[in-house]
Amino acid sequence: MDAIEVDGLKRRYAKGFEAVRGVSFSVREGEIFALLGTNGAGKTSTVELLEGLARPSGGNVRVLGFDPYSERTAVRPRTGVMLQEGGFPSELTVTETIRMWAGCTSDARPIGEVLAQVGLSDRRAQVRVKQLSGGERRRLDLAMALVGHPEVLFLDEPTTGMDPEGRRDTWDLVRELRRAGTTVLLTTHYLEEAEELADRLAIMRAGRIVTTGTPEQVVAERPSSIRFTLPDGLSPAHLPTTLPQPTLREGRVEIRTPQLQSALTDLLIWARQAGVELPGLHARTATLEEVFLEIAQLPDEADEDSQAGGPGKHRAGAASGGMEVERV
Ligand SMILES: Nc1ncnc2c1ncn2[C@@H]1O[C@H](COP(=O)(O)OP(=O)(O)OP(=O)(O)O)[C@@H](O)[C@H]1O
Repeated sequence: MDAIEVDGLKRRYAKGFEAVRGVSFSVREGEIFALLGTNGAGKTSTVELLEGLARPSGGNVRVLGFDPYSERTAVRPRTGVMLQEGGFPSELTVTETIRMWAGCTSDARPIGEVLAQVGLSDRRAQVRVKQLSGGERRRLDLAMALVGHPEVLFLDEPTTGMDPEGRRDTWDLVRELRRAGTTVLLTTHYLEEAEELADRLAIMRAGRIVTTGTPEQVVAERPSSIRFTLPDGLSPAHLPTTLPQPTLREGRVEIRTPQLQSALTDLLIWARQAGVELPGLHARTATLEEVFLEIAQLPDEADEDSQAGGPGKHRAGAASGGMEVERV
C-alpha cells in the first residue's frame, strides 16, 4: 500500500468552477513528492483534499489506507499539516503558540526539541508571533506540523518568505525526516526546491497533471540542446545532415535533440574531420524550468478544450508517467 493514493480526484467550488479536474498519483512510504504548477493550477485545492479539509466532488483519496475526510479521526493524528497561512494569535509567543498546539495533539513531542529542529529555540522562542519575520513564521508553521510525530507530512509552500539559509536548513530537515521514514508531500514555486528534494514530482496546470515522474524522467522527455558559435565561413547547411534542423540566432547555432549523445557524437566527428573548431560549445539536457515554462505557456483556450474533453489541441490527462501534451 502506498502512503498516499489519489485516483481521478476532482474538486468543484461554488458556481461550478472545477479547480481539480481528475488528478491521479501515488506517493510511496518514505518518499518526497512535489506538486508544482503556476498560480491557480490547483495545488492547494488538491492538497486540502488529501488533508481531509474538504470532501472531493469526484474520485478517491487514501492516506495511510484511510479516507482523510470520512475517516478523519484515524488519519489526522498520523499526519502533519503545514498550511500556506498559519493564522496564529499574534499576541502569543512562539513557545506559547506551540504549547497550545501541543495541548491539542495526542502524544506530542517535547516543545524544546521541536523548536530546536526548526531553528526557533533560545531567544526567538520568547518572541511574540507578531514580531516574527515571514520566514520565521514559516518555521513556526513547520514546527506545528512536526509536533505529533507525523508519518505523512503535507507542506504547502514551506519555504516561501525564507532567506536562502532558512531554505537550506528546511531542506536538510525535510531530508532528515525522509531518512526517518516520513512521507512528505509538498507544493512549491521553487523549482530548485523540487530538484533538491523531490524523489518524484508532478506539474499541474488548470486542474490537471500534465507531467509526472522523477525530476530526471520529467526533463528527459524534453529535447536537449547543443549550442556553439558558427565558425567563420560556414553556414548551417555545412553541418552534418544527420543532425536535427539547427536554428541560428546572432551567430549562435542551436540544435535541439532528444538524442543528445548521438547528435553530439555526429557533430564532433564531423568537426574533427572538417578541421573545424566550435567556439563556445555547450551541450546540456533540458532543465525543470524549461519544462515548467513550456507547460505554463500552453495557450489558455486549450484549457477549455481539455475541460470539455475535446480532441486535438491540448490533452493533458491525469498522468501516469508521460508528458501527455499534444498540440496541433
Ligand atoms: N474557495 C474557493 N472558491 C472558489 N474558487 C477557488 C477557491 N479556492 C481556490 N479557488 C480557485 O481554484 C483555482 C485553484 O486554486 P489553488 O489555490 O488550488 O491553486 P494553487 O495551484 O495552489 O495556486 P497558488 O500557487 O497560487 O497557491 C484557482 O482558480 C482559484 O481561484
